[in-house]
Amino acid sequence: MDTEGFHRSRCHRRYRRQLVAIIPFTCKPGIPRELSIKVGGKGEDRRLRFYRGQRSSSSASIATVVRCIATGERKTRNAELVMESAGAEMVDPKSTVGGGVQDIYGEDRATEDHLVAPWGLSVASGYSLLRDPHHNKGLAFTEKERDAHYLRGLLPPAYLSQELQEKKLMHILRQYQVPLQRYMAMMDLQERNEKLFYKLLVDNVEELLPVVYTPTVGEACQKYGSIFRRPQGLYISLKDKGRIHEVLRNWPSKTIQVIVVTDGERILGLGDLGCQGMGIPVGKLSLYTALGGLRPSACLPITIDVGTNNEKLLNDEFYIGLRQRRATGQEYADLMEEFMSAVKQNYGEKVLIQFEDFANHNAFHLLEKYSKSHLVFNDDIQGTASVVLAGVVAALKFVGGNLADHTFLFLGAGEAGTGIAELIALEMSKQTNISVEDCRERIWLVDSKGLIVKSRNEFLQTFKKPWAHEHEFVRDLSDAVKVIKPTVLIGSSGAGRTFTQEVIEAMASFNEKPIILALSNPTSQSECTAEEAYTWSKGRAIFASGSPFNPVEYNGQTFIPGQANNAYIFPGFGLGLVMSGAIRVHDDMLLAASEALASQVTKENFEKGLIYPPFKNIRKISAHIAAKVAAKVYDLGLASRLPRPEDLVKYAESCMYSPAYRQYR
Ligand SMILES: NC(=O)C1=CN([C@@H]2O[C@H](COP(=O)(O)OP(=O)(O)OC[C@H]3O[C@@H](n4cnc5c(N)ncnc54)[C@H](OP(=O)(O)O)[C@@H]3O)[C@@H](O)[C@H]2O)C=CC1
Ligand SMILES: CC(=O)C(=O)O
Ligand SMILES: [Mg+2]
Repeated sequence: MDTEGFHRSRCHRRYRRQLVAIIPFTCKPGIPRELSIKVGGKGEDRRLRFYRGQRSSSSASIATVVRCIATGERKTRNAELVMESAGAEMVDPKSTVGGGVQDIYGEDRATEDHLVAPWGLSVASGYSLLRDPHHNKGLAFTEKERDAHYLRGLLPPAYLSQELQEKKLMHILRQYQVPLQRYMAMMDLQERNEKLFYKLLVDNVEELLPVVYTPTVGEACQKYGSIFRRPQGLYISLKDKGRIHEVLRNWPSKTIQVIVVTDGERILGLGDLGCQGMGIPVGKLSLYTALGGLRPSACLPITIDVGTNNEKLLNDEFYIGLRQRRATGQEYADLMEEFMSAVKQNYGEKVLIQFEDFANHNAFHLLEKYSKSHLVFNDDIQGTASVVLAGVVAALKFVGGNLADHTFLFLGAGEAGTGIAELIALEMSKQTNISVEDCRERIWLVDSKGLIVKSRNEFLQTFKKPWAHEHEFVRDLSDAVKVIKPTVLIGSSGAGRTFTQEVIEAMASFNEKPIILALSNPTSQSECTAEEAYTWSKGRAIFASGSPFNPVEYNGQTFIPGQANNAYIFPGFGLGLVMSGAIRVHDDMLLAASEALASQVTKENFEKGLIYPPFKNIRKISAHIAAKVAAKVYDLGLASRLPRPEDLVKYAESCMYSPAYRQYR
C-alpha cells in the first residue's frame, strides 16, 4: 500500500488514535519529541513535533511514522524515517539482542543505570486491543472482528457470548470462599474487561455489592498494600504540591463528570487507613456506573495522601502511601485548595466532586467552604442523610405518624449522625411549619462522652452545638434510651455492638414497632446484628443496617433486613446533577432524592421487613431519583443544560451507560 492509500485506509485511523495514546508516555511535559520523515522521492523533509498529550496537526504523517515504527522499517517506498530524541531510536529488526526478540523499546540493550524511555509502542495489532479493558471482549469477538482487528491467532477459536462469559465468571466467583478473593477477582476483571465487570455488577447487584463495596471493600482497604497489583485511580500526595494540575493531566480521560475523593482518614468505621483508602473512591465510582449509569471514563477516583497517623501502616513494609504523620492546618488547607482549583481548571465548573470518608474535623469545613464555589457533595453527611430520611419516611407510612410525632436518638454525633439529624429537622419543619430550631428539640444525640446537652456546650465541636438541648447529662446509651424514650434509634458511631440487649429491650418496652437503624460499616462495626435486633425486640423491630445481613428466622417468621446505605442515593443523585448540568448542590435536592427513594417502597416490601426497595431494581430507582433531583435543579434555576427535557425519568434512563458489548467495525 502506498502512503496515500495508507492515509485513506481504516488502519490509518486506528494508528493515529494509537499514537495519540502513546504520546503521553513518551514526551516530558512541554518538551517536544521530534520525528523527522522524508516523504516521497522528492526528498521533502517533514518534521513532526509531538507534545505531551497533543495531537500533531499532520495526522497523515503520523500514520506513516507509526506504521514504520511498527514494522521496524527505516525506509518504505515513499518514506524515509528518522527518529530523533534520546531513548527512542529505531533498532535493527534483525537484532537478536534480548533473547532474539525484537527490542524496539531499547530496554534490553540498556545497562541497569542507563535511563530508558517507557515506550509503549504496540500499534493496534489486535494484541493491544485484548489488553485494553475498555474495548476488550475476550472470546466474544466475532469472526469478522477477529479479521478486521488483527486478532487471528491471538484468541482460541471458540466464540463465547457475553452472557456465557458472565455465567462462567459468576460460577468462578461463587467458588471463592474468602470474600477478599472475590474482591480481587472482581478488581482483576475490571482491569481486564470493563464491560464484563459492569455486566456482572448490574445483573447480580445484590450478590456483588457486598464484594466491591461494604463490607469487603473495608478489608480490602486494610490490606490494600499487600493485595496491590495494578494501580487504580489517581494518587495526589504532598509531594505533588505545586503541580497538582499536571498530575491531573496524567489521567487518560479528559471528560470527567464525577470525582470521588478521600484523604483516607475515616475509612468506613475503620479509622485512618491513609493512602489505602483508595479502595473507597474506586468502589463508590464503580457504583456510580453500575447503579447510576455514569460512564466509567467519566469517573475519576482520587486519594489525597497527606500522610497517616496509623502506626501500624507507618510500620508496614508494604504500605503504599507517604510514610509520615498527617499534615494538618495550613499545609493541609493549601493542598486541598490547590486540588480544588486544579479540578476546576481541568474539568470545568460542572464536575461533581464527592467528598468521601474524610474525618469530621475536615469534612464539615471542606463542604462549607467549597459548596460556594464548586459542585460538591459530601456523601457521608448529605447522602447518608437523604437515605436515612427516606427509610424513616417509608417506615412511617406503615407505622403511622409524621416525623414530628416521633422522637429520634442517635448514637454517634459526627458526619453521618448530625447530617441525618439536620435533614430530618429540615423535612419536619417543611411538613409542619415549625421552625427548624424547634424541630431539633425532638432529636437527641449521644457521642463518645454521652448525651449532648447544654452544659457541655463550651467544649462541643461546632457541628454538635445545635443539638445541645436543655437536659441533665446522661453518660450511657441505655440510660439515655430510658429517659428520652425514642421511637427511632440510629447508630452512626462506627462502634460495633453498642446496641446491647438492654438498649434494644428498652426500645421494645415502650414502642410497639421500634425503628432501629445500625448504620455503621463494615459489618464488624455495626451497632448490632439483624439477628440481635429481631430477637431482642421479639420480632417487633423495624431494622436496617449499613452493611447487609442475611434474612433472619424468628418465631417461624422470616425477616429480611434492609440496607440503609447511601449507595441508594449517591448514584442517582449524581446522575441528576450531571444530566441537568447543575452548578451547585442545594438541600432541597437531597430532600427530592429522599422523597423519590421513599416513594419506591411498596407495602409488599414493608411486609417483608424492608424500608428500602430491593437493590435489584436500583437502576430504575436511580433514574427516578435522578429525575426528581434534576427537576429540583431546574426549578431552583441551577441547571445549565437547557432546554429542560420533558420526561426526566426517560431522559435519565437514556443517559445511562450500558455494559453490553458493542460491535466493532
Ligand atoms: N450506612 C451508611 O450509608 C453510612 C454509614 N456510615 C458509618 O457511620 C459511622 C460513623 O461515620 P461518621 O459519622 O462519618 O464518623 P464520625 O467520626 O464523624 O462520627 C462518629 C461519632 O460517633 C461517636 N462515637 C464513636 N465511638 C463511640 C462510642 N463507643 N459510643 C458513642 N459514640 C461513639 C463519636 O464521638 P465523638 O464525637 O465524641 O468522638 C462521633 O460523634 C461509620 O462507621 C461509617 O461507616 C457513614 C456514612 C454512611
Ligand atoms: C457508606 C459510607 O459511605 C460509609 O460507611 O462511609
Ligand atoms: Mg463514606
